[in-house]
Amino acid sequence: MTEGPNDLELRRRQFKVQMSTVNTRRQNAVCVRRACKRYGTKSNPYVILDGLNMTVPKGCIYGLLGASGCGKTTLLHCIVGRKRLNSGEIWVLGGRPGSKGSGVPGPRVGYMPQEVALYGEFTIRETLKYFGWISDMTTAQVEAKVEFFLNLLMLPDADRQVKNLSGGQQRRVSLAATLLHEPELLILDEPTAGVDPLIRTSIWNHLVEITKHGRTTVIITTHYIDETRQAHQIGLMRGGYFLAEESPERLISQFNAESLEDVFLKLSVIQNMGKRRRSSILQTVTDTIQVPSITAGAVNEAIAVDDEVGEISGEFGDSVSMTTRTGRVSIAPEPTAEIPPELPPEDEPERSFKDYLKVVKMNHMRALIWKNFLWMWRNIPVMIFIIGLPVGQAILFCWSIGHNPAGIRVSVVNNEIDYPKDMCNETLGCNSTRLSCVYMDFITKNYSMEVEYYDSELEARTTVEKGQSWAMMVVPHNFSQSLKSRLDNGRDVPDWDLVSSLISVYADKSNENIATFLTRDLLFGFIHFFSSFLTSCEIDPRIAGLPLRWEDPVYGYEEPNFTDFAAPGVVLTIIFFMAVALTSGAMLMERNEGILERSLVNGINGTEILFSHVITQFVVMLGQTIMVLLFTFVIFQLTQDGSWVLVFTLTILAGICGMCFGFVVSCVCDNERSATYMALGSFLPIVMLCGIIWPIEAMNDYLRLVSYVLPLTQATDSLRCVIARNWDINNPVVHNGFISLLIWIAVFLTISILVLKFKKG
Ligand SMILES: Nc1ncnc2c1ncn2[C@@H]1O[C@H](COP(=O)(O)OP(=O)(O)OP(=O)(O)O)[C@@H](O)[C@H]1O
Repeated sequence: MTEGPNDLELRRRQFKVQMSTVNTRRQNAVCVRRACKRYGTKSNPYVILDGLNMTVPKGCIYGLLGASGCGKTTLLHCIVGRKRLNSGEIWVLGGRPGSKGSGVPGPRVGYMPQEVALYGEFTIRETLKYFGWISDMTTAQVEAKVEFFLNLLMLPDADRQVKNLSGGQQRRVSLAATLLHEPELLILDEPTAGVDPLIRTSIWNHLVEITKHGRTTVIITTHYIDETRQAHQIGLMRGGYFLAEESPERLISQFNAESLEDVFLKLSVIQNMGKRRRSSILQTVTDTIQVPSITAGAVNEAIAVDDEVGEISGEFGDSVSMTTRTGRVSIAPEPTAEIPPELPPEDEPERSFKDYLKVVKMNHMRALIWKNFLWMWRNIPVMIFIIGLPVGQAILFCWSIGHNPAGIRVSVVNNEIDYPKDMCNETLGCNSTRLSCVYMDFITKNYSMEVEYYDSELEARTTVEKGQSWAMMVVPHNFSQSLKSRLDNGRDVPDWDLVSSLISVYADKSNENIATFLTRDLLFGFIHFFSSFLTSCEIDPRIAGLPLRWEDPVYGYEEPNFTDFAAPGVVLTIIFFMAVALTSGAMLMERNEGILERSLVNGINGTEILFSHVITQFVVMLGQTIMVLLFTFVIFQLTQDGSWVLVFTLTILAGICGMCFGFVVSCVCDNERSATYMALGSFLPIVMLCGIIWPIEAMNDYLRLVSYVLPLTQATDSLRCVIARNWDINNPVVHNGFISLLIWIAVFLTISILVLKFKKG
């Protein structure tokens, strides 16, 4: 069924429209026009605010009512500038939230979020001090008010820690923190939830008192509808807009209701009258329950009616529309009057160059840094763990990585002896007849191998096959004699002696590292054994030596070890990732507990938060770096032949780089779980690709190009060159490490700031 133009005309006359002028928007404390907000995706939107209009005059208490989940908190978030509308306008205290010079966010607004959003480790006094400081109060001003709020909100001793208070007490501390600096606009999201009736009354009395002179405006949400009788105006929200926006007394009288709950119920019933004919709705509205919008303008356009054919929706503000199956039809009086005149640009105060430099305010920085250090002080076990953890990791590294394996078992079948009747005991001498026993003795004593004798090859091989031994060695019958024949006969040595002087080795090479050590030790073991044998025969051992002489190394030591190779990368990785974890953890904790949001509404900006974390975590990182370097290079004495200043500076820079990456993680991720995935997900690629455990020279060519630009590649190389070669900062390899870290710090900071700026929500 469609509606004729006469019906529309009639409705236009019946509905009174509040025109929004520039003045109304600027003069009211809060003015919301045609606000639309949806969550979800474009294809599957979840509409929360659906063209909502709201007018909060200055100096009033405005009760924002509505069922749970109707969008009250979302609306408040948009008002304080923490969420953006998809369309529509919001004016708060004469400006748009977030615009320069609007004062919102800032100390002109006091916001009490729904969650407690306080630091549990702080006392009530410290909590008030922090929120007072960030709202430009002095310590004396805060102190002067502490007692007042303790009495007003019936709070216990000011030196009690917040975490030891009951849920209701914590909410009251949160309220005190909001009221403390006497902002012009108070936005309180369920301040009376879980609070007993006596204190509720006290809170309401205080709100009435502070609004009496018209300087303070309060927007309050509550689930106790009837407590808003003391409000000057209430907005009943449902389905994304207001069903009514009026003073409680008028609503009660005009709906002839017992209570505000009754009014809400009746309005909801009207909104839900889907089965009723629209022609009878106006009748109902005007006759049965005498809705005053038509008679006295109380409910105004706050009517929304569904029927089989369509829906009429009306609300406060500029437009009233009716949606039929054929579309949404405007029933506002004048089509031109629906569109508010374009607003002139906001009166922006002139900003000097100096103002642009003032990205941080000193009182904010003082409060934030004090708060961060206080948190650390109150969490000493956590801090010990945070500093102790990297030290533990460094110790584990020094103990476990890079050392020569000991006790590599080798099964030997020695045909020079009649095992087991005859044991392999022989002393080194030119006339030894069982030189193989001397050799075995040599590798056991000097190379920490464990030699086990067997009388059959089958038995010995089985031990290798079963993984009980890493190799089987078979010594021929007359090994010693043939070996001597090689010496004595030189180029005329018979073929037989060449074959009989060979020890066969059947190794398990499934483990590359063990196989390499086995090969190296058997080889060097033999060279050393044989030169000792030659010496005992008074023959110059150089005759049988390799024609290579290893002079003093230019850099490094005669026997380099893997620990020295890996240490620079491991130290940087430990410091880098500890900083990532610490920073992202701290930022996410603040954000998810609502504290960050609260501070931001109070006027703290992202740069200040970033800087305050940089400063406090720098101190932690300093402790971590000193301890890790101390344990690695002083206590465990890994090679450190370079400048301590360079080593320290580079490690600290890696930590700052990790901190900035932590900022990116906390900006990009919404919760700890995704942050953990992101941090862990980046850990292994960095360890694998930055040349920490294997030289990048061995890498795939394309991958090597990627590796070069990663944050720790150049830094690791640089640190390695400082530590092992004592190169100074003038060397390109060394300063490239510093430059690369500085570039990454800038990149991560820029990403953080851009994500903070453009992330929707
Ligand atoms: N970030 C978000 N993403 C998706 N949906 C959200 C998000 N935030 C809120 N919502 C949804 O929007 C709806 C309105 O939430 P909101 O918190 O504004 O309601 P509310 O009226 O304040 O409820 P309550 O009185 O219970 O606090 C809820 O259904 C909620 O699940």
